[in-house]
This record gives sequence, C-alpha cells and structure tokens, in this order.
Amino acid sequence: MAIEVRNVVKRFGVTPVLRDVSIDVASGSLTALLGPSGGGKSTLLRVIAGLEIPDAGTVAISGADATNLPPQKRNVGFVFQHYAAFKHMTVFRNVAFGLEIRNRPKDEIRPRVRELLELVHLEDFADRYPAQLSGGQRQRMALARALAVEPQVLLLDEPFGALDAQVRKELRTWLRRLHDEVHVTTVFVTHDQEEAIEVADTIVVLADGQVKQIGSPDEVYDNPADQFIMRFLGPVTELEGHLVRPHDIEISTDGHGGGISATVSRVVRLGFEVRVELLIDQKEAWAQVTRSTIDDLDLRPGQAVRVRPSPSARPLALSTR
Ligand SMILES: Nc1ncnc2c1ncn2[C@@H]1O[C@H](COP(=O)(O)OP(=O)(O)OP(=O)(O)O)[C@@H](O)[C@H]1O
Repeated sequence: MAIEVRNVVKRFGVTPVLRDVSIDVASGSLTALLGPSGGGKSTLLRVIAGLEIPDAGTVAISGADATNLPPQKRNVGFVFQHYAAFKHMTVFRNVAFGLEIRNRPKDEIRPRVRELLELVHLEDFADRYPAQLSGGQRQRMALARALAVEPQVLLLDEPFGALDAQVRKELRTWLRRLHDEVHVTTVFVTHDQEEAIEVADTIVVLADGQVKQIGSPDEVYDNPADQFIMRFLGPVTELEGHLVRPHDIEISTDGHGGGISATVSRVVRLGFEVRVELLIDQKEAWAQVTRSTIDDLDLRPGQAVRVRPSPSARPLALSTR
C-alpha cells in the first residue's frame, strides 16, 4: 500500500471533523475523496500531507509510519485549488524550483524540467510568467512542479475547482492520461461526482467525517451502500417506495406487460437525452430516455403509460423511518 490511514480522529476545538477514518490507497492508483462540502475531505488530505497532525490514529506512507513526520519529509507533492506560483519566476524556474533548492546539478535540472513541461503540454510556455498563463495552464504548471521532485504520492485538493466547466472537463481527461503515463499514486479531493467517476479508479465517499463507502466508480454508482450515496452519486427518482436511477425506468404505451400506471406530465428534450416527467399516484417521478425512444413512443402530456424498472436496474428500498 502506498498510503495507510488508520483510525484517524481530528478535531478542531470540540468539533470532530474526522471520526475514526481508515483507508488504504494502493500503489499507483488514482483515488478520489468524494463527498459533500464540510465532510472532511480536505482535512483528510492535509493529514496525509502532514499539514495537520491527527488527534488519534496513524498515517503510513510506503510502509513507513509518517504520523509525526513534517510535510517536507514525507515525499509528497501537493497541489491546491488556488496554486500559489512564484510570480516573478518564469514557468521554467517555477517547475525547477524544487530541484534547485535540493541543489541538483544544472545539467540534470534542465532536461528534467523540459521533460516535465512536455508531459503537461507546456513546452512552448517555459519563458512565460504565471500571470501570462490561463487558469488551466497554471494548474498544469503546478502539477509539473509537484512532480519535479518525484514524490511517492501526489495529493490534489480540488485542483480544477476554480476553473470554468469546459476547462475542468478537458483537465479531467488530461489528468487521467497523465496518470496513465506517470503512474504516481494520486489522491484528489472533489465534491463533483462526475469528476470522481470519470477520473478515479477508486472512490472514497466521505461525509460527516466518516468513510461511507470505498469502491470502483461502477461499484459505488451501481451498488451504493445507502440512499445518501445513491443520491450523491447521480440522479434518482422514486418508484413504489424504491429509489431508482431515472435512466433505469422503462416506459410502455401498449397497456400490456405489467408495470405501474403513470401519467405523462411533461416531456423535456435536453439534446440527446429526454426527461419524461410523470405522475404516479399523485407523486412526481421522472424517467430519462433517449431521443429515439421518445420518437418511437410519441409521448404527450396527459397520456397514460406504464412504467417499471429495467431488468438491469438495482432499486434501493426506501426505509420507512
Ligand atoms: N483549521 C480549521 N479550524 C477549524 N475548523 C476547520 C478547520 N479546517 C476545517 N475546519 C472545519 O472542518 C470541517 C471539514 O472541513 P474540510 O475542509 O475538511 O471539508 P471538505 O469536505 O474538504 O469540504 P469542502 O469541499 O467545502 O472543502 C468543516 O466544518 C470546516 O469548517
């Protein structure tokens, strides 16, 4: 294991922010810490980095106890949402910084920085200053700088959080590819479930200072441990006392073949996908279908239909509590 967190407790004042958190991060994996705001994600990342010392529990990095080691002795690279670049230094010098302070020879630094700039696709920007870069380019520079000293572990705290949606999407794909090239064990914090599902190979769901579930994106999406996680990971709707993914609802208009009676209240076309709003026993529900399905069914508001979960759906019973 690259990182082993065991029974970590962290309080700020009397408020526990991490309550008995244990996780294992496999070497070479790309792990997302996912959860709602205030759930303790950043605090856990900072405990791993050594920027916070836990009140109880241990952190081991590459098999060695690191619980009381200062950040600079942990061999971790760190990138924050708002990356503080050295404004008076070029991109090249910013990336070289960690190597220079370690007194690495110049003829080693130069090719290494060139290589890193190529890796993050900034080879043509070496002589620019941080203020002359876009937000996305700055975060890529931050990653190159963190990777320069060959950390055993890369820790990213909402690295794309401050960027607009389009750039975020590009950088997600880019981070995945970068990781496939470099294979450095990476843990990143996000509150965006789509980002976690798309980028990570393991998702740790953290809420209320506790680990709620750990698994691959498919496991967490398809077999959520509870209602909270099911709602957090993707859209849901209610069908006969169960939570169901709206794309797992089948609609039929021929009156045969079972299912529950429903009335179409609205059909909303959102590009390729279509949202069919339904009334079932006075309760609202919705189904997500494709445009071709809707063209075949020719649904209109007020129409009586029958709905049921698709054979592959995994409805989750709503507790009556
Ligand atoms: N230095 C601190 N002093 C006091 N309280 C803190 C401190 N750092 C964090 N907290 C509190 O700890 C809780 C968890 O914060 P944390 O930043 O770890 O959550 P998060 O899941 O990363 O949330 P976000 O997505 O909003 O960053 C919050 O209630 C926060 O207010």
